[in-house]
Amino acid sequence: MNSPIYVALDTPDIDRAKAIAKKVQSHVGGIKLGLEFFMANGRHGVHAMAEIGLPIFLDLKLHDIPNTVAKAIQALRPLDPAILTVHAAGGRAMLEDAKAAAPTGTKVVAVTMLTSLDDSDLRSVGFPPDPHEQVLRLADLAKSAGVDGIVCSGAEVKAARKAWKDGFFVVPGVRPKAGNSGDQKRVVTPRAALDGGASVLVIGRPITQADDPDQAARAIEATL
Ligand SMILES: O=c1ccn([C@@H]2O[C@H](COP(=O)(O)O)[C@@H](O)[C@H]2O)c(=O)[nH]1
Repeated sequence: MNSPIYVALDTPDIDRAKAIAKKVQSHVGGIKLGLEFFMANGRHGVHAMAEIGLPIFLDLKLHDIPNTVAKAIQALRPLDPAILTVHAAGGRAMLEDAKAAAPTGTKVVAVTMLTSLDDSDLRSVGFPPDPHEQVLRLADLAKSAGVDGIVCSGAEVKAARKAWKDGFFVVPGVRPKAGNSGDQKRVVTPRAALDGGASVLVIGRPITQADDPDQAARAIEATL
């Protein structure tokens, strides 16, 4: 069975990204490239990473008016990513148009509430301070708009999966050990995220900043 781990290669340095990907490739199911990598290396960089042979998750978290997001996704079509993110808060029309613009094989997943936010952050931007409620509301919108799934934390994935049995659930904010969460606020272990119903676990720094990324990825995989 393929590993559910997508390693987040958050670096502008393409040689470093390639070196880590090659080290961990037998313990991960795919590579996640986000804004830092894409801003530095663009489409050429994505093509270069795809040569390693693992599925590519393009985590660009698109959030704009429907026409702009649809045109941006059309421009990304030649990259044919396995997974692509947009923000659920962009609204129903944006989600519908994003899905329609994506290649057939690309899973379009909607970010609900960033794992770096907690209830006080929600309150500060004017939302009711309940991450659970916020995630489930946006999951419902994403489902009805026809995208493939959502990004949420491991704290919400069980309830979201219950309401959307065949949804595709991406869970970042995953930490194998307590105490090193960095900027992540809604954190669970890889095992707990999978038990809750995650389809994919996004893991970055616990692997990429380890002295031995291969050993770190292997150790996480052994807990799954
Ligand atoms: O809610 C979200 C959505 C995306 N991310 C991304 O996942 C990785 C997590 O990296 P770590 O180093 O394991 O914290 C990163 O690329 C984020 O942009 C997220 O963390 N939360």
